[in-house]
Amino acid sequence: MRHGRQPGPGKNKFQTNGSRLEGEDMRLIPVASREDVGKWSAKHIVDRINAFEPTADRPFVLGLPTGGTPLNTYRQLIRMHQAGKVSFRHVVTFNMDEYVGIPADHPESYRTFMFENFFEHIDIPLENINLLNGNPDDLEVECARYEAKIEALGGIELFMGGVGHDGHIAFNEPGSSLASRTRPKTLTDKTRQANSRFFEGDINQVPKLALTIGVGTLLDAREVMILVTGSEKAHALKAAVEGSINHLWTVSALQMHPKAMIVCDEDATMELRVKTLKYFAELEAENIRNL
Ligand SMILES: N[C@@H]1[C@@H](O)[C@H](O)[C@@H](COP(=O)(O)O)O[C@@H]1O
Repeated sequence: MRHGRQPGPGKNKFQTNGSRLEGEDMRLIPVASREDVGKWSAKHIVDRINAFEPTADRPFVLGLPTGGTPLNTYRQLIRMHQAGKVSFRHVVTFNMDEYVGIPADHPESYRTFMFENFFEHIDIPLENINLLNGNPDDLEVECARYEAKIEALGGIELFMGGVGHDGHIAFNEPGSSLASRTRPKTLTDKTRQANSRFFEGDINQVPKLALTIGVGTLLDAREVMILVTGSEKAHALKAAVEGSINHLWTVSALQMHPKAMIVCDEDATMELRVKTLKYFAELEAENIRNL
């Protein structure tokens, strides 16, 4: 893993955070509802940005997802911005993925989603927003450009993501290499079916191809926070936390990351063993209470 900016020599990376030490491997944060997942994750992002004290020369680099799951987080971030608790002036964003072949201004392009649900409501400068171009002359060149830009900015500080029913992160469908980088990817029928709800319920309107960051790109981020909500994601959460690292459930690659975090609601925990849930819930008791 290529981690750009590490804590300096002598700097203790273990800071107490509520009831546990930070930097301690995978964290599972089980909160009650989708709304709480939104609140918890937004507060975490705001705390990280503010602690980083970003400047124009040293921006905070944030990775972002689309989908229904992060909507509550975006609403909370907008609210916190409006309340003066955070500025995005020195934040640079990179989105995870984009459909290939639909116009950039299509109502269901991930670009449109991000502007409508987040960017238009905060103070982020346009030039700080990075999105994959789903209509480039050359798909491979576009993917290489994206990777190079992330690298040039010193890597991603915090990458937020969601997860598909089958455990895919970004568009890293089952069978994706866990070392993969940004690349074009053929979408499975299952994913197209799930996403057809945004395309008048018609799978034929859902693109067959997307550009996506790779699992390796995600693992390079200095911190990863994945949001999981709803009983339909319960098997994906089980695979992420209790399963073996496996390319069929790409979310399980989080187990290799030194600082990964999963924030989930109660419905998503239904397939976890009671023992597993209890273990993580006890570690996070104070953090959850403080919501
Ligand atoms: N590429 C996106 C993923 O990044 C997202 O995590 C997933 C789940 O979306 P939702 O949050 O709507 O369930 O859908 C798509 O496949």
